[in-house]
Amino acid sequence: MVSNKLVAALTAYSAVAAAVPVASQTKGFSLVQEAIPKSSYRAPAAHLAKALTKFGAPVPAHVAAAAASTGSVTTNPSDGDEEYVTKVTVGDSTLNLDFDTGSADLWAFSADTPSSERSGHNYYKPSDSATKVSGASWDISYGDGSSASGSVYKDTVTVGGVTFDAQAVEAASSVSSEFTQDTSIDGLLGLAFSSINTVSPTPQKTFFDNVKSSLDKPLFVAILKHDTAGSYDFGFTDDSKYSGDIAYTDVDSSQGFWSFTADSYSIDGQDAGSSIDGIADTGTTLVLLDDDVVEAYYETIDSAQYDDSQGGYVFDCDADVPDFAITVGDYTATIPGDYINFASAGSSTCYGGIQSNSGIGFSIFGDVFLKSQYVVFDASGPQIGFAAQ
Ligand SMILES: CNCc1ccc(Oc2cccnc2)o1
Repeated sequence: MVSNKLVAALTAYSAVAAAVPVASQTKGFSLVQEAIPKSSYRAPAAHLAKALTKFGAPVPAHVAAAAASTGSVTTNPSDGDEEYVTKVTVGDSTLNLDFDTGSADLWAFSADTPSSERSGHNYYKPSDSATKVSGASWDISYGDGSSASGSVYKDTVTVGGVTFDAQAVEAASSVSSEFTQDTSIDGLLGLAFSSINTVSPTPQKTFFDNVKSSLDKPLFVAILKHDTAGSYDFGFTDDSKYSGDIAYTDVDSSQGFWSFTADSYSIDGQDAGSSIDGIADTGTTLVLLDDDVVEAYYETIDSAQYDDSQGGYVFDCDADVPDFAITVGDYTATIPGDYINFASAGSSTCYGGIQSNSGIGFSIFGDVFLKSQYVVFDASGPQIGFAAQ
């Protein structure tokens, strides 16, 4: 049943985005119009769908489809929060991809991957409407030494209900042993800036770059969790998924990363008084910091030591592991000590979730940090926002 209020609302939504002043005794009036910035533009049907929903009327499927400019997809941690696995439809295949804000290639195991290297994996099969990108190739290496390479197709990709029908899909012809052995994932979906896409001779756009102008807002949110399902949300922020306010800070995308400056950091609540430049990287498991910060952190744990055989700092599993926090503006983003007691390293020894960045010149805020926060990756700016989950 359509109520009078609904009619009024529909009328209001159909008006141009400017108030029409009430006619007065004067001989005329002028109308000050303000262009709607493209980034805040919403599909007209979105306003209709919102009005119908607001007044309890059903939203016809064709209106809902035209209005759909947001999406949400579940992401699940692999054992021990090693990586986060998200289902994506790529061509005719449903693949488990690792969404990676630290790289910009969407690639997958494919029919071109030698069967000996792809056992235990789902793989990409180009759809009937797929086209091969003539003369294009890709070759990528990651911080953990893993790598992959191959050829390129354009195909339809759907993430959480958001579809792009000409997405560059990088089909692997070769993958390193780390990927062959990691049967939790069938490839990666890059969410860094397209400037670091590895396709040659013509770099390709990421999925987010391709869809961002059609989203209600040009942003996506990573809601990663410890040992339970989280989500990647596209085009909207959801205040039921975080507490307090979102603290935003500028992103320097000049190196292709979501790079930001944390104003300060604290160990066990003791402010160290210096800033940290780092990247938000959902594809990296741990938090990788400058050596002086790492040493200061593990000095607070009596049993902590650097173990060459483990390639990092370890400590007694029953140790009291302190929190590590960074500040962004007046917001303090805290990694609980429990998250830094990351994994067993044999007998009663455990491996730290904070390790050295090996002197690469910037820090990497990987999943150990990100899973403690609600993180908004906003292309307008660009900027990054943090809130407590
Ligand atoms: C676990 N190694 C295979 C693997 C899974 C995801 C990735 O990719 C990475 C690795 C490190 C940093 N960023 C992305 O490699």
